[in-house]
Amino acid sequence: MTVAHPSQNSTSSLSAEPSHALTGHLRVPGDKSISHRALIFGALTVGETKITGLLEGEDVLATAEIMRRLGAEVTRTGEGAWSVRGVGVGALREPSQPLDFGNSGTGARLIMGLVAGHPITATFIGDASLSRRPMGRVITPLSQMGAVFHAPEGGKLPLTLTGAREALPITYRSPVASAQVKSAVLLAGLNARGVTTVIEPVPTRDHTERMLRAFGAHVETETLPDGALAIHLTGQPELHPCPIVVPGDPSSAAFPVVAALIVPGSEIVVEGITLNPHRAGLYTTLIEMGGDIEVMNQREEGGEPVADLRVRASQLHGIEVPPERAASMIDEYPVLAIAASFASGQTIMRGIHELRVKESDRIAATAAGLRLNGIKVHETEDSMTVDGREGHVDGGGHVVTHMDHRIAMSFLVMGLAAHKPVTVDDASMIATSFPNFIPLMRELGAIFVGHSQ
Ligand SMILES: O=C(O)C1=C[C@@H](OP(=O)(O)O)[C@@H](O)[C@H](O)C1
Ligand SMILES: C=C(OP(=O)(O)O)C(=O)O
Repeated sequence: MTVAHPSQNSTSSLSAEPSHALTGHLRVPGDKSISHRALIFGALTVGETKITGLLEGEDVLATAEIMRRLGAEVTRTGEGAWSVRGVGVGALREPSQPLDFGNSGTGARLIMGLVAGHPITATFIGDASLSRRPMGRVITPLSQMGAVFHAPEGGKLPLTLTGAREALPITYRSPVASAQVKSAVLLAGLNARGVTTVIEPVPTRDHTERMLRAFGAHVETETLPDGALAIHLTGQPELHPCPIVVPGDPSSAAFPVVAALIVPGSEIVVEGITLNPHRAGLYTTLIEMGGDIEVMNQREEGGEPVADLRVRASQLHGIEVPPERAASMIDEYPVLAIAASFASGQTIMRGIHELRVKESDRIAATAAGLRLNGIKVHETEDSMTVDGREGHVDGGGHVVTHMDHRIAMSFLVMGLAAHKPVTVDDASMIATSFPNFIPLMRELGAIFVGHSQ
């Protein structure tokens, strides 16, 4: 069964046209990963958590609504300003209706962990894209902790989950490098008596660990002899409200940054993005490719390293991106492929098989879009090689986005610097993560032409 979702009904195609130099200062919306977690962890405290800079995109708004249905009081008090009055660990309410996660893998998997640690039953639904994504990766460890899943479509949504009456603390070595899996197990472990341990083969984004500590939980990390990272969480903590300042999202900033690198004459400043080392891989890569990116005003805000970036148009050159960097830039490969198309020489991206199970199969969707715009690309199960055209990309393609916001934004960025406009079939999904992408880019000088359907 696939559940219809409102955003599926209002697709709109959009073209990006060759644009003059992009200039100006901008702030991108709050980080999506931190925004989801602020709402979820706030709901597990007794008292009021105040959040500023929350991303008001569809994915995070779905999480806000779901936390309300699970018993928290979640209120918007101003632009990006939210208040969460929680119920405390162990006291979530059973929802009366299915929980609709829309397009959001993060929301669905983290809240599965949360529900798995509570003696309540909830049904999880999502849009057509989310209903195709694998949930087995969280079902396996959460079942070991005592949760019971009814997933008629073999580990996909829609599914119904009954949480454990007394969750068991486990030690789980995750077979995939996934912050969502790690976070789901730790969230279930919050209501288990004893220490829950997740062992990651490769370190992934650590917002859950950082934020749980800030809320008062005891979380320790340890590097094991084989180089894997073990995260130990002591269950049943009393979490205290904690003010959260959400920094700018480096995954969203990636789009104006790549646009400024490839549109000749551009110079922009992106302010206040987190450069958490587990998120900054794209920026390291673009600098290695010869991108003129100046990291300015490095500081710490809300427990995260934050900086401003000055970006000037640059002639990039292709490089080989090492597989061990993949986790730190996992959502940025589609837009890296756009940068690579304008570079000289080949860019080789390895160790990226996880891209095949995102909102779309991002290797296939990116490769198809590149070919439609005159770029030679070679894909394997877990790699992609792009032949750069040294600033001369044909464009003119009509790209299928497969309900994937990052594919839509990546190809719109391509169109700003290609010889002919690039059209995406559906720009509506951009609202899931970067609702003001179009107006912000227009302020810098980007030209977009809409075609409503
Ligand atoms: O934990 C998170 O907030 C996220 C983890 C990543 O997913 P995986 O854990 O599946 O790699 C990433 O792709 C997603 O956009 C956000
Ligand atoms: C993969 C992404 O998100 P999610 O897994 O939350 O749907 C993304 O935003 O690129």
